Amino acid sequence: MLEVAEVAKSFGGLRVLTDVSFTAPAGEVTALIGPNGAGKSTLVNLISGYLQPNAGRIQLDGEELTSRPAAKVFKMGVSRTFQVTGNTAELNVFECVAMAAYRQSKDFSTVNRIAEEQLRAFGLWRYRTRRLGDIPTAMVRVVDFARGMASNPKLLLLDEVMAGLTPAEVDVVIDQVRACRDTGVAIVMIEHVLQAVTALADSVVVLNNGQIIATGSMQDVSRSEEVRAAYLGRAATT
Ligand SMILES: Nc1ncnc2c1ncn2[C@@H]1O[C@H](COP(=O)(O)OP(=O)(O)OP(=O)(O)O)[C@@H](O)[C@H]1O
Repeated sequence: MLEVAEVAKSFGGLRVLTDVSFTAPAGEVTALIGPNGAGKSTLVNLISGYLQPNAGRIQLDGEELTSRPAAKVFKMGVSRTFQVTGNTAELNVFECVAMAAYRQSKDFSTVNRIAEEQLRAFGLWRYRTRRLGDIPTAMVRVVDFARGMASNPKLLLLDEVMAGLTPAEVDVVIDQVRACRDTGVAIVMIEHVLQAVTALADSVVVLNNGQIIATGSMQDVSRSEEVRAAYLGRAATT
């Protein structure tokens, strides 16, 4: 279980997060939602060690993640999806997942075994020789999951993985997120696509102006006037 307690972050004089506390249990999806600039990415960067908080604590299964460097946080079981584009577009699907597995083991046959297991689990085995640059975006997102899971994480952080997908593709990726969750991993997901949040979130944390304004089920938070005014009303009309 991830525990975030009273976390604050400022950039110079700009206060981006204030007194943020929530938990994300193993085997559940916790969605982080809120308007642009609310502080969601900053929070994920703090959890994954890419930024350090000014105050507060972050723990995973009782172990302190606070202020540890990203490489150490990764070793402690925190994995995040990557935008698999740019340089990696030339790699094939197998190489991409094997690269992530290599962070779990340096033994060649173990790396190949882990990569094969993940590719089969995600229905990607027959695409293993395809270049990432040549497969549809939805498939690239599934490769992202296979990569994220190849390091056998306790916590998987997903940053807007549904962005730019068609509703049918969103359904495919929703199934993959469920498959990850069902392995017992804790998932924290920043997501603007409400179709995905509604389908997946066991609990929702709503951020606005760097503060949590509501937590609960999607049904609970959608009833909050403050949430509707800050985010959902606007999201529903755009
Ligand atoms: N490195 C930084 N230096 C200064 N300000 C920053 C930095 N990173 C983020 N901010 C500011 O912090 C605030 C929160 O940004 P953040 O990206 O965390 O929001 P967000 O909720 O993820 O937004 P979005 O949905 O648009 O991704 C914004 O005002 C942003 O300009």
